[in-house]
Amino acid sequence: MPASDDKQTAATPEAAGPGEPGTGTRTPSRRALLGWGGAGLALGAAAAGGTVAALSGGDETATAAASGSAVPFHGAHQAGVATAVQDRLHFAAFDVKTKDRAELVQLLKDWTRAAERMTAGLAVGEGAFGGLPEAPPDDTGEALGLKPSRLTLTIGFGPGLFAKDRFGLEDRRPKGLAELPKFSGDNLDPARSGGDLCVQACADDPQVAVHAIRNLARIGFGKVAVRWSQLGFGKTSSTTPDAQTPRNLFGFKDGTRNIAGTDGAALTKHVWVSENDGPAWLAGGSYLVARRIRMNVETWDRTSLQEQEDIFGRDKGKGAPVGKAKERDEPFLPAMLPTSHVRLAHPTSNGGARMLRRGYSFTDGTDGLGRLDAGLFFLAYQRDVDKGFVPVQRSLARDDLNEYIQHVGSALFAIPPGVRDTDDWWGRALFS
Ligand SMILES: C=CC1=C(C)c2cc3[nH]c(cc4nc(cc5[nH]c(cc1n2)c(C)c5CCC(=O)O)C(CCC(=O)O)=C4C)c(C)c3C=C
Ligand SMILES: [Fe+2]
Repeated sequence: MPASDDKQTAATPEAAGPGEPGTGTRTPSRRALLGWGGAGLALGAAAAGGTVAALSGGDETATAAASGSAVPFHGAHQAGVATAVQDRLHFAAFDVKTKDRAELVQLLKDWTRAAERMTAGLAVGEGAFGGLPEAPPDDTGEALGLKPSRLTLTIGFGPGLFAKDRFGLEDRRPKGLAELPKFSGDNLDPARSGGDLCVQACADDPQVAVHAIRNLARIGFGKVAVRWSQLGFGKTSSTTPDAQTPRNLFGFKDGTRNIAGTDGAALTKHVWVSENDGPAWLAGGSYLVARRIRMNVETWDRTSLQEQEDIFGRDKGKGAPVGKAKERDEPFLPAMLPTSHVRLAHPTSNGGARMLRRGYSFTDGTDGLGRLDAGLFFLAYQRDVDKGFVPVQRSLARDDLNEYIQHVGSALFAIPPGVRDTDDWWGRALFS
């Protein structure tokens, strides 16, 4: 079907439509963009200036977050960290199969170009139709007609990539990128843990996120293989304090005391790796801890309200800390049980440790025993894992919540800085 057959015009009043830089009045569909005289032209316009670029830098937040709009791909930091959390997640960890460094570098370049297009709401390569009938189309097609949906694609590099005799990266391995220590209560499944690369796809439309991971996996065929993946819904953290705090599957407001995407000072102090931290290639990046945490919702649902509130140290309705009236009131830790989650996780109990939490709920069917296989896919970004996740998770060994949860998957990735422009690519500073 020719592109001109597409009836989708998507004229909406939302900001940051990539097809009409400068106007900010339309959010065109992918096919409409292709039909308006070339996807490359549209992407070039978005990269060169106009409404999308006006939000660039990877620091854009809720203020820029109109559902359906595009989040700029280029910037000092990768989008998908400080970005206002989108509704849906598709996260994939990959094993690198190729032994050829040049082939891996070419893949990262190809992924970058594809990510630029998909985050701008465009189809991959030459699109999903209209090309050579003898060849499979470049794009799988299921996102045609959908809005960019604030898709962000964030890449990470796992410890295995830096192994000796692999890609010549052993001297470039950040000292913080080691295997995480074993924590009390861990019941980790190797098939749900680790990975050489990861891509976090977040979008307000699940099909857009799934399309993005599927197309990256397709481009990587023969060079990388998906090791494990995770779908998420119902964000469990917010990076936008003025928005309503979301609830987790235990019914509690989650993310109240998170680092806000607008809090530049806290991001600099706790999230972004600085030039002095080293290595140089990671400056402007971060570290991501991913944990699949099973939540025994059936047991929780038989627990009294008082016990539930004692466990978190917060009220279930408003989310207020024990003894306080409002959600955002400062917690008074001595009023909470010493084994309550919030008391143990609070920076005061952990030498000031803070991280930017960006997790999602998941339900993956049932476990064969009639219980939901549900939980929290915990994602936390930090500048230094040994001053962020590690001390907090050690402190949580005494957490009363542990009776109801179990960590079953784990991974750690170094998150490189942002892709600066259309000549740059994911991992350039690492591999150059
Ligand atoms: C190691 C880090 C953390 C893990 C793992 C973790 C698991 C986990 N958390 C909840 C629910 C809530 N957590 C809340 C606060 C909170 N949690 C962590 C860290 C981990 N949580 C921190 C750093 C904080 C903030 C502490 C503070 O500064 O006060 C809350 C309260 C609301 C909030 O502030 O976000 C809830 C609710 C679950 C269900 C869970 C594992 C499944
Ligand atoms: Fe928590």
